[in-house]
Amino acid sequence: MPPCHGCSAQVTNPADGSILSIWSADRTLSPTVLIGARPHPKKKLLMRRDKYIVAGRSPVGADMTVCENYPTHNEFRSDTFTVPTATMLQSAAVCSVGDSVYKEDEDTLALEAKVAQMAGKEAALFCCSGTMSNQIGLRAHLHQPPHRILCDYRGHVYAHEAGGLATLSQAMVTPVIPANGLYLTLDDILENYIPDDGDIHMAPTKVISLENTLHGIIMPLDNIREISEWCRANGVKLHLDGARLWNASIATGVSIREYCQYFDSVSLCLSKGLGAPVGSILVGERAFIEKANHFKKQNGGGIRQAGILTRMASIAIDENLAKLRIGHQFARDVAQFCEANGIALESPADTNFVFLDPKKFKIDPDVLASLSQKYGLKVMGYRLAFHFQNSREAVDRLKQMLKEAHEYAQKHPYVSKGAVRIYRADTSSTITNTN
Ligand SMILES: Cc1ncc(COP(=O)(O)O)c(C=O)c1O
Ligand SMILES: C[C@H](O)[C@H](N)C(=O)O
Repeated sequence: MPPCHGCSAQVTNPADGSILSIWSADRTLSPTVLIGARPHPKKKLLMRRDKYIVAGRSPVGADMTVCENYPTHNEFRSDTFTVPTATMLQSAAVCSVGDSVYKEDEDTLALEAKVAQMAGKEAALFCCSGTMSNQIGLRAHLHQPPHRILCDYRGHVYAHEAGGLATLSQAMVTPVIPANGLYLTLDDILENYIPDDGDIHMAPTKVISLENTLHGIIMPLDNIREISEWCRANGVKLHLDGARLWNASIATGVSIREYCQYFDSVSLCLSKGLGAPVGSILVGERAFIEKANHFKKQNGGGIRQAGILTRMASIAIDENLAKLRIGHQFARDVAQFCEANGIALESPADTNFVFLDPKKFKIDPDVLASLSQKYGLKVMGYRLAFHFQNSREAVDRLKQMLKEAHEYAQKHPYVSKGAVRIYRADTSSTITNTN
């Protein structure tokens, strides 16, 4: 265990409300709080229970909440790996416990009302994942096949939701490569849209699904507005996978409400950069949300005492929305470092991602994975994700690692032998939580 800095802090012990003065147990953290722990009569340190939840402020100033056995300061695989803060976990002791299938859970109803209001929509539905909120949302817009959904070829709804569009929606998909290499435009859509004109050879386009941000790229508001106006004039539904719309809003200053006004439905994730342990919210008109709730129940999403999760999610919005800037700053810093050192990027670092260009970086992903281990970092493929639980020290180590990887790649250029996958989930198992 690295030397302790001897920093201390005062926190409330959720077990009994007592004020604890505690010492750091890890050089990356100053205070630690053990949920459900009790002070040891003779030692300064708290009695360790079977489960650690460590919360505190790292020396670098970023708020961090780290499970002792699951550090996130060095976590760059995805913002889905963020862990709940102490205040979120403490809220579990005071949350509502109604059955949310019967709409009797106060914290769930409160979260849904809060996000519906933020989005300027009639209703909202708490879902246990972003995949569920996207898939039931898209299904609720559709009636009977033959029908088709148009989206970006990188879109999560198409590329990473286990083929849900084919099974739940029985939909054809038109995956479109944007001509500008960044985001879909109306021109891209017009070139690929299939009208419902009675031609029995075709499956007509009934829904267009956008994603903002996509690969961390922000879609400009005027581009969204132009697509929305066309959809409404042509009877096509418009859905937004807004898993990271929070990031776009924080980066641009455009409100969630202003973004959402252009869409018939929006899925907003709570479990990514915001740090909630579980959940997404689907927003839209009331009748649409009621239908989506039917598909939620059909697919096993009718969870009962959801208050434990929704209270945490509400705290995540209140406490962590502004902290998305920390991830954006880290990403910008690393992107600038890459550009200054000749490390090619695949796309602009508009928000919290840095996408290395696998074709130009020419680094063997297995070498990248082993270098990540050497530097005590959690990296998965060519995508680097940043969030408020990262530490400045780990980001600096990441830059050193990238510099070494680049020097290696220049001596030993790697050419991919197949489809390049930006996520290398297979390497995550080789990642150890060294420090
Ligand atoms: C853009 C995007 N949409 C949707 C999802 C799905 O969210 P979940 O992992 O909660 O199913 C993800 C991944 O987490 C995502 O990155
Ligand atoms: C791709 C994966 O499903 C997750 N959405 C992520 O961004 O890490």
